[in-house]
Amino acid sequence: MNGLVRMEGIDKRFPGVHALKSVDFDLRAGEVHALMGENGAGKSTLMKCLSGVYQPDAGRILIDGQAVALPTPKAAQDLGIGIIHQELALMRDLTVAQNIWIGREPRLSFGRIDEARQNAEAAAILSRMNLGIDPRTPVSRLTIAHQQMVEIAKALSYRSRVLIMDEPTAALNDAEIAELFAIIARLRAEGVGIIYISHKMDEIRRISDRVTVMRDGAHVGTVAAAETPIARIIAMMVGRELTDEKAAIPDLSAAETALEVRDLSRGPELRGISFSLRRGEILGFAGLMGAGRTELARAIFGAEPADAGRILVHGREVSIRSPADAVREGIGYLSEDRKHYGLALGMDLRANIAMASLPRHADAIGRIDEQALGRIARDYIERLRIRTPGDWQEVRLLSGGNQQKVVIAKWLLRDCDILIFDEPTRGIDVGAKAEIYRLLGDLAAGGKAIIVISSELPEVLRLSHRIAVMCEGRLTGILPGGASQEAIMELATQREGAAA
Ligand SMILES: Nc1ncnc2c1ncn2[C@@H]1O[C@H](COP(=O)(O)OP(=O)(O)OP(=O)(O)O)[C@@H](O)[C@H]1O
Repeated sequence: MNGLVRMEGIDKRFPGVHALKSVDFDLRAGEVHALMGENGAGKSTLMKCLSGVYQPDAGRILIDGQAVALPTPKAAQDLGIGIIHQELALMRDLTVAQNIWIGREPRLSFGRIDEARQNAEAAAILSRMNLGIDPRTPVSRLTIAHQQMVEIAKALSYRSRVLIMDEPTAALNDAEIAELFAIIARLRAEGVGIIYISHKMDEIRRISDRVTVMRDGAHVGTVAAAETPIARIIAMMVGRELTDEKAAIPDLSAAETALEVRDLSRGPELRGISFSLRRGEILGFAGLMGAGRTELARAIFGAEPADAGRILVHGREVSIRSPADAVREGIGYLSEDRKHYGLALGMDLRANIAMASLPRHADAIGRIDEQALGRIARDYIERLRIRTPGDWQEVRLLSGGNQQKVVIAKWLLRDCDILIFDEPTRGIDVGAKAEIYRLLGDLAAGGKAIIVISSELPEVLRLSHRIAVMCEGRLTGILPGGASQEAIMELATQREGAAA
């Protein structure tokens, strides 16, 4: 393997933030190099320097041993550096081939686009990836996983030798992850160098050759993935040993029932769901992607109300036709799509965090206690380890994971008796995850009733007092908190008619 990319002494400052402190990084041809670190450690910023989005204040970048200038993303692209962002940027109404070649379409004489050639060249790249997608398919008809693969195809169409993937599996299910990993293995065998950013510890072993860890904008170390225990990588990331023990399951037999759902149904997505949730309880929802867990949460929250069934809050039947109804009944929902529902990106952290608790900090004539709000915001910045120069920073300038922590802080502060968290730790680093688990435990101990939907089984097992499992719109069973992964998987795949 030879040196494809070298970054030496890369330094970058933003107002109030020393984001990169003389960072070294190198990538070999034909390797998968994982880049890890807590939210805000500087991973994306380093990759933006490599892909021509940001200009480093100091340091140099070498490709094949030659120092290069990367003044623009185009310059990086021309040198074979491709980046697949977390937020996909495809044009939904165009076809796969049109998206791949957009802006540089092959032309016939008279300037007309040569659709046939465009499709054929796209097909060639897709088959190189062993992907059975017709290049004439509109992107809007593809799954998120396939859209992401089209982004990879697009990067390859620029003859990329370096591919940067920023949390590529965040929105994929297990089968899709396997498909993506197969593509990565093929590209690696062809000599493409891949930089892989992820917070999922289990993936790192499966996929990477080397791991570089960053902390607070500095390079902590680069180690061989196969030989380094996960616990060591975590310790390098967070700068301390993590103790993350499962809390004891409380006896809630005498606790009041906070939420009761009876025979809730909507079309094929939700079919006769019944369960109850007590005060002080954390009920985890497990299931495969598409099992109907988010649909259930949205029905309870009134975002997409059910067609049939009943919902009782503290024993009283309620009618929930909209999120406003749900909030009035004391039900909060932290959606899995936080970017779109959760934040005022142009406002500062203080406003974002405090917004939810504003009414409680107003006096009789509506005056807000600004100082109290500042204290609350700073308290949550500290507790959730939100990386920011201060509570005055605009939320859009925070790293992705830190933005998510802000949404979580906001919901933690809301005055709801019943809280539904949908994938609460997606994109969140291990240290903050442990902190969020602890906070959810504290909320439950304080009498809140909590539902947690998570695709990560270890997370469901770590958090839940009981575990509800869904499959194809039905609730296939409720297990005690200590259940085995096998028992959960059995219920998660128990299709109708196949039950014993
Ligand atoms: N344009 C900007 N202006 C001000 N600060 C910025 C800007 N871009 C990044 N930062 C800050 O630089 C630091 C590093 O952010 P970066 O996005 O690189 O982190 P990250 O390691 O990718 O985190 P995550 O895992 O959350 O994606 C953070 O403190 C972030 O708030």
